[in-house]
Amino acid sequence: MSKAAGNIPLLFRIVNETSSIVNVAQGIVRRVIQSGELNVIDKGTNDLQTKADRAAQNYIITTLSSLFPKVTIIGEEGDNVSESFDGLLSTDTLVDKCSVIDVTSAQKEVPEHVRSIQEEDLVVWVDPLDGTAEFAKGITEGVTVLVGFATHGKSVAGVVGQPFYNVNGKTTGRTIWGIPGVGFGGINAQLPPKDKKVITTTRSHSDSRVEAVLASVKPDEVLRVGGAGYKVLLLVEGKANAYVYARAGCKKWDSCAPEAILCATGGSLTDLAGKYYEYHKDVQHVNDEGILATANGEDHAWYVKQVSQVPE
Ligand SMILES: Nc1ncnc2c1ncn2[C@@H]1O[C@H](COP(=O)(O)O)[C@@H](O)[C@H]1OP(=O)(O)O
Ligand SMILES: [Mg+2]
Ligand SMILES: [Mg+2]
Ligand SMILES: [Mg+2]
Repeated sequence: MSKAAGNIPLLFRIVNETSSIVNVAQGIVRRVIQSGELNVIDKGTNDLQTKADRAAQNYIITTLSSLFPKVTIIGEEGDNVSESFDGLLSTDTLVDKCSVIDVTSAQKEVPEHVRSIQEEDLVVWVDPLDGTAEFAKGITEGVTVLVGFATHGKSVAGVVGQPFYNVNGKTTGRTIWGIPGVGFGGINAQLPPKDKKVITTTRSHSDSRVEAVLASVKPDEVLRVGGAGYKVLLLVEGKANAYVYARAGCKKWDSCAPEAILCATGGSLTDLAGKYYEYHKDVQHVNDEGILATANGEDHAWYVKQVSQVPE
């Protein structure tokens, strides 16, 4: 390893490599839908998995673990995913490598908790395809590829790919990264307007409690879209003020990467009581206290108070 590479914090290097890996995974996801062969199975009740989920996870974990063999990687689709990605790798669908962290200028300000991270400290939460229920129906805009990084139980970095992101009617995809306390890239972060309360929530996993809690924050407008990653991107871009989901269902791989990106852009993601989720390797996978995320972290306490007033 060169001296320069040796000085670059491990977290920066793994986020950079992951952005390239997520670019390729986005190509895999697009290729599967182009082929028309999704090979959908239901892992439970309304809990779908397609060939794209399997192949993208296999690619992400195989590649990342070969580069960083000491990290712990936990993927949504489990440890025994053998779906081949060979025929799904293409050069025509690769998006530009996302903007990398400018290490030379950022390095002076790297917080100690980031600089001190060792490979064996990292737990990587991989959701190869978030928004599968919609993807299986051909609703693709909200599909994301999520790779979150945690140390000591905290979400410390995230990479999110959006394979069907459109620019001027052309599907280009995009890749976004965020490291709280360091920065973010790949997205134009904006605060939502203050004069209107736009709330985003599930499109496909609602029930009466989800609706009651949603009503408690008195939305002016509700955006019902698929995917935890996509809903958080709506917050980062100022298209929604809060993401409210009062139900178990989302899991650690759904929230780890979005939490880091949201935090890096001034927002906050917690359970409905305002408590941060833990991301250590032995944690329970289900986020059973729901999701409350705000574009502006200063609003968070107000939402916690509102939702706490809804009877169980
Ligand atoms: N009841 C559930 N069963 C399985 N996955 C769920 C459930 N609820 C939420 N999820 C996961 O959380 C994401 C956000 O939820 P929603 O889209 O309903 O807002 C979903 O895209 C899905 O991730 P995935 O698509 O990766 O399986
Ligand atoms: Mg799933
Ligand atoms: Mg998911
Ligand atoms: Mg998934």
